[in-house]
Amino acid sequence: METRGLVFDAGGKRLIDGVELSIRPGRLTAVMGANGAGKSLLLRLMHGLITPGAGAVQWRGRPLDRAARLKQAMVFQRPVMLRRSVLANIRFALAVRGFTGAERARREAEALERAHLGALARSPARVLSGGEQQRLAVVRALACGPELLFLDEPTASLDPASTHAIEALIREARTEGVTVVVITHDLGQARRLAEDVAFLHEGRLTEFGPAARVLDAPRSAAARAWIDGRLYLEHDNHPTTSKGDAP
Ligand SMILES: Nc1ncnc2c1ncn2[C@@H]1O[C@H](COP(=O)(O)OP(=O)(O)OP(=O)(O)O)[C@@H](O)[C@H]1O
Repeated sequence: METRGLVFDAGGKRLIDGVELSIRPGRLTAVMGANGAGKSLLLRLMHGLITPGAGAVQWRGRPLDRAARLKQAMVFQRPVMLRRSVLANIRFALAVRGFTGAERARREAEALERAHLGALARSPARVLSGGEQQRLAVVRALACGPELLFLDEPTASLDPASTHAIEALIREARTEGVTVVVITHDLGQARRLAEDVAFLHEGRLTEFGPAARVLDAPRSAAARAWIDGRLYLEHDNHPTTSKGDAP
């Protein structure tokens, strides 16, 4: 996935400013940056949900047409569920991509098993918990066999166990050769999952490279400041009592 000189303006502001990014096939890339940096917009541009004012998106050296988009999938922070059963949600996604008969049934069964949702297959998707809905959203996306999977803060509102389950599904996808691009604010998650990290600041790509290098030795001042702030926050959430601290 390549973006060349990507620009997106809205409300009289330049929100994405000349982003040049090469997502390497088969890799897992985390997109990071402060609130409002433009991460969601960039993902939407890369998936063709919105049209850039200038620049282009290419996948495997070709423009992003409908056929290319059908080989991609996107999962949003708040899963989009049809008002139908768990199984019907998976079935619909498969039908849109032309899967029928025994092949569709095989993929449905596999998706339900992967998400540990077999017992809830006939339940309305909208009554599932947040964690269950997100598992469903991820396996529904994977059932279609995408080459490229976009995830926009997939674990932002989930507890540790649900986060772990989603990360396991993402890792599985990665092992199967799916190229993954995930927005996350969670440094721990980026360290656990990402091979590459792209850092956005005010609509500009200020940093892109191997995760360990970007997270441990960021070159841009913006990434350094953000990561330092995050570390401080993480430390704050797990305070250690030092000698002499009065209760
Ligand atoms: N259609 C639009 N019109 C005007 N402004 C927009 C539009 N879409 C997004 N924005 C603005 O663009 C900026 C980037 O938004 P975006 O959602 O991409 O940020 P983000 O990095 O994903 O933030 P967060 O971490 O909070 O989700 C924000 O300031 C947002 O208010």
